[in-house]
Order: sequence, then C-alpha cells, then structure tokens
Amino acid sequence: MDVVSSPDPATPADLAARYQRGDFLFTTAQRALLAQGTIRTVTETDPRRLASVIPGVLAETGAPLAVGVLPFDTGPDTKVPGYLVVPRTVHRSEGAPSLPREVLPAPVRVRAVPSPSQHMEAVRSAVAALASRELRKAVLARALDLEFDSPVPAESIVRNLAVGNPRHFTYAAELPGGRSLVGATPELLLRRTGRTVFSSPHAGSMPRSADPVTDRANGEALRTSRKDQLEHAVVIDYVVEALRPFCRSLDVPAGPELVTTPAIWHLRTPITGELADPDVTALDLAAALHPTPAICGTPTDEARELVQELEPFDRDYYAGAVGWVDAAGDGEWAVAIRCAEIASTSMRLYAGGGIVPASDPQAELDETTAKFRTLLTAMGLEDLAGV
Ligand SMILES: C=C(O[C@H]1C=CC=C(C(=O)O)[C@@H]1O)C(=O)O
Repeated sequence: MDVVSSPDPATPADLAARYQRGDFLFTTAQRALLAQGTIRTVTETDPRRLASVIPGVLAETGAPLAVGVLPFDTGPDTKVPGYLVVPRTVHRSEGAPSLPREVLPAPVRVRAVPSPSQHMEAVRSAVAALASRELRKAVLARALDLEFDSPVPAESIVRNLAVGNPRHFTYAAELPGGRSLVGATPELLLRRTGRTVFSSPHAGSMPRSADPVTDRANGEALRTSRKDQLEHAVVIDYVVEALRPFCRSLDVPAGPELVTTPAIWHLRTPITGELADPDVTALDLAAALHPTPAICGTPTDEARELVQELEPFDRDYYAGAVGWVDAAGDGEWAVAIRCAEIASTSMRLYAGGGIVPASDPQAELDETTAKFRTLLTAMGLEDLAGV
C-alpha cells in the first residue's frame, strides 16, 4: 500500500509551490493540504449515496482521506456528478502559505455571459418571479469566459489566490474530463472535528473600496441594510434547520457579524453544533446542507428551477462544495464560490448574488463585478472587473 500521509516538514508555501494541475490543494489560515495521485475516483450524482460509500472505499484502500467536489445541482435530474478522489499521497502542513506573487499572461479574448445588461434583466425577472412563485430568495450568477493562446497557468493562479486570501479557503480540485476548479472562498459550508460541527454561512454583500472612507461607509451600509439582513436570515434559518436533526445542541448567535475579504464586505453567522451521532461524517453533513440559500435560494427546488431558467449556462461545479473527508469522518467542505473552471486554454469565472424582493439590478450587477475581483486580482487582471 503506497498511501503516504506524512506529518510533513514542508511548509504551507512548499505545498502550494508543489501544486500541479490534477492535484487537490486546500489551504486555510491554519493549515494546507496537498493531495496527489489517484488510487480511486468515485463519481455519483446523489451526494447522500456518495457520502455513504466513501467510508467503505477508505477502509478498503487504507487511504487516510478522500478529496473532491459536489456540483451545484444535486437534484434528482442532475447530469453532473459528485467527484471524489482517493489520493495516493497526502501532505499537510500548519499555517498559511506565503509566496512571491507570480505574473500571468493576459487573455486574448474576454466575454461576459450573459452581458451586463442581460444580467440586470435577469435580476428584474427574478424579482418578479419571487412574487409570482412565492419564493423568498434566489441566487443569480453570471460568468466571464477568458481565452488564452497557451494553456491556462492554473498553478500560478492558485498560488496567487492563496497568497492574496490568506484568511480564507483557497482550493484547487480536479474535475471530470481533465478540467480543474480553482478559487478562494470565504464561506465554510461545514467543518466536522469529532463531535463538533461548525458552519459559517455568508450572505449579504457590499463591494470593498480602495478609498477608506467609502470602504467603511459600504461596510456600515451593509450592516444596517434590511434587504441584506433578510437575505442573510433566509440562509441561517435553512442551515439551522438542516443541522438540527444531526445535533444535540446548536449555538446560533442572535445576529450576523460584519466581515471582509479583500474584495467584498459580507454578513456572516458562525454556527456551532454538537453531533448526536458520531458516525455522521463531514461528507454526510455536506450532502445534507448543500445547496444552501447562500448559493441557490428558498425553497430549494423552486429556486434551483428559476436559476436554471434565467441563467444562460450550467453552473457545473460553481456554487457546489469542495473539500475533504477522512477515515474518522472529520473534514472540511467549503462553498465553491469566487472560482473558475479551467479547461486547456480557456477558463470560466463565476459570480452570483442573492436576489430578494428589494434587490436593485444595478447594485446586483456591481456586486457580481466585485466578486469577480477575487479571481481577476490573482490573475493581475483587475482592470477586467468592469466587463
Ligand atoms: C453566490 C456567491 O456568493 C454568495 C456568498 C456570499 C454572499 C452572497 C450574497 O450576498 O449574495 C452570496 O449568497 C458568489 O460569490 O458567487
């Protein structure tokens, strides 16, 4: 058996430096995980079934953990499977990576899908549909397609993401068909450590500003926005109800806190629970929680249907979940946002926002523009943020 799970003398920077397309990398402020090679891949469209087979696969292979992704659409008609890899080697290291910034080539073509004006039209349609279909919230996204005249340097993008977002979750995962998902998300779907489960839903956003006075004012406007408080409350209600059956106690703060990424202000509520059944794994919990209204809407099925009607693309793994689960059932699953899917010489960036009855189309467009900045900044393409 050549599974290696080493207490590695390598630093997080070493692990990020070793990352190559096809590997799995997950870095947080506390630690980095690099998984390489493949003993087995497990694909399954039903995430609960996927979660139920993984403990057996880990026991059979003797591997310490499995890594991978869940797609956005985990509904009964989905064609996109959850995709987990049992890696050949696993390296972990404490701390966040610190590396020099890498310079990337510029794309030769950029296209917004849909166009900004079409996205605003979709927001108007979503607001109308919320009323006519009795939805509380739906999350609408748009995409930026970038083409290069050489292979997309995924490795450099991932390292720049990790360096630029050290307090968040930078990830890179292999997708079916040799594609890769890369991103840096602030949002943890859940972490399971023994009997403790922790989730930090994010919803409600305002762009950061380079001007400190405007920046502070944006944060204050978010903190006091009734529209964003509502958008946030819908997510917390859902997450609490989804976790409740698994937990014998749940600690939910009375209101959200204001937090930042380098690109965005957010509302976040940290939720901690104690599991009733220690056999429920991190992946079982991810399958039960996903998709939250932070990336889909409420009620889930109706919101997903509306999203699929109004967005002119399949989300694939954007707004899915990315993470790992180990043989003890512990693991971390992040919400796969602020990300891009990379093919050979092309990539698609995604950004979305929660739509509630009080949403304004221009503000929603600006919010997605700001969310693209996470990826664009890592690529040295800040100027493209207005496309
Ligand atoms: C759907 C995205 O963000 C979600 C997470 C945090 C805040 C959000 C918001 O305020 O709309 C979104 O729910 C995205 O970045 O593509």
